[in-house]
Amino acid sequence: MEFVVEMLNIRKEFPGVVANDDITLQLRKGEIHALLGENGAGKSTLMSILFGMYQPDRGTIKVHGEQVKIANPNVANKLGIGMVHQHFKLVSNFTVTENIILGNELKKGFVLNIKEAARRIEELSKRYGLNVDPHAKIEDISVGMQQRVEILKMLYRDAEVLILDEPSAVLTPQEIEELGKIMLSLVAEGKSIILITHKLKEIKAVANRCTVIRRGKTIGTVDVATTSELKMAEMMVGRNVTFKVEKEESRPGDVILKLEGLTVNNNKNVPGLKDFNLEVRAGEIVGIAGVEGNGQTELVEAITGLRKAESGRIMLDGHDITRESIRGRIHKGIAHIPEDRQKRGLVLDYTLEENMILQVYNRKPFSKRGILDKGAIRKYASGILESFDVRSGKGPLSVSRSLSGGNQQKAIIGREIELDPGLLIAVQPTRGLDVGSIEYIHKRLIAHRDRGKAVLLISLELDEVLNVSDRIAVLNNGELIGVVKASETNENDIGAMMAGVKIGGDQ
Ligand SMILES: Nc1ncnc2c1ncn2[C@@H]1O[C@H](COP(=O)(O)OP(=O)(O)OP(=O)(O)O)[C@@H](O)[C@H]1O
Repeated sequence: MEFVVEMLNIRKEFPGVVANDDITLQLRKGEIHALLGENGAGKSTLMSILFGMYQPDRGTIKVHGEQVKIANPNVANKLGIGMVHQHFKLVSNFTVTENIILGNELKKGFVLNIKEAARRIEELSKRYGLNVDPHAKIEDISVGMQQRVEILKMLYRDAEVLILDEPSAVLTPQEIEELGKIMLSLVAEGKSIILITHKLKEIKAVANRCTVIRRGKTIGTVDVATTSELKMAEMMVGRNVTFKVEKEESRPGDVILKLEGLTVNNNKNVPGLKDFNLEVRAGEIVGIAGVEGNGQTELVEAITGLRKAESGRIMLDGHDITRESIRGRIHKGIAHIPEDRQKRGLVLDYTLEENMILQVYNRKPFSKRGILDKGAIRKYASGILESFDVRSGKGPLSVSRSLSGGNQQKAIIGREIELDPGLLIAVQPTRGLDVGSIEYIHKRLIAHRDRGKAVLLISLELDEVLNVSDRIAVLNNGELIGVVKASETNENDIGAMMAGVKIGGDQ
């Protein structure tokens, strides 16, 4: 069997944590090889080693059977290895072509010929079914398209081995399906792919083999066709998992959040949310279903105060908060798990404990007469990190940037739930989380509801909206299409409503 890349017995230690402990991964030519593991298991570290961003402490890397030293990403590129990161590295006011040739101009003998580059990009785009316009500006194209630009960047540099780090985390369900087709066309042309993903369905749909790692160690490599999703999940977590969400019928109480005729402009200064009405009661979870970009951002930002309402009213506990400041709303009991954890969720250069008290540092017991009580802060932060199983090298003292993406997300969720808010707004709360953590977060959202609090859940994962919510409000083109009980609907009906078809009445 021909291996294009072999990573043998790789070890990598960071202060306080062994991220990779004797990991072996062998990539066959022309296969899609999934890399599965819990949050913080060591996947990104392993791939960063393959891409030359970190040096392993021990172990061997072979490319086409020959031992190599990948000192930096340029060496990786030369060896035919390319990587698409979770956070894209594109210049937003440059065109697709300019972004793709960026970096290449430093090479010896490079002659700038944009026309020729654009022609080649177009050709590659056609060949692999990417459908990218080489002249479009990055800021004008969707996230899905931007990801394809990243893929094109690798192809333009003749990469043979493509590493995709959680590529579907930022995509809509339709874009995920298209990405699957693109991956299949890439391997059909002889490329080999390492795919990091938490989505078992996706592994089943496209991957040939799957290597599972847990807490830095290889658990095994399996053939995907003959291994069930449940089996892979259990290998990863090391215990039985259920995909079902257990919950009792909700017992809604008083109205906590009431939106009346809310109209909110989008970034282009036209209404992104139009004349929107909704109630969320104590003791219930209301899910918002909709294709991305149909008013969800405007809705959340208006409630949290990040964006102003053009007209209409936002009522919290019977009080009008439409003009209230962001901080005022937090004090009145609104907590927010934001969509973009790196931009709005955490101050990445702060430690975890500093991040855990962002909203409460000036209250007792954390601050007395203007002086911070370090002991009280540490105790509070440690409690959250333990309860939400946030794994990091130095616990509360870890710099937030050093945490794996999934663990950053768990820390934010823990911080917001710990505030015990009357209204919890959870936007894509489980994006990037492994199945064990998803199970846990769902339980915590339901427990919050069961304590008589209101939860507004915004998610692009239809399964999540259907399983966790009590009622579902469907958005299409900024308008409320309808509100249905989760127990009385199904994926097809919600899908039709998301496309703008009105089914069922207002509940
Ligand atoms: N630069 C770093 N400094 C210190 N610790 C780090 C660094 N990078 C990663 N770690 C730690 O190494 C471990 C593995 O992290 P890694 O990002 O590889 O996990 P992952 O499997 O990719 O997780 P996720 O699914 O959440 O993205 C984590 O405990 C993380 O906190």
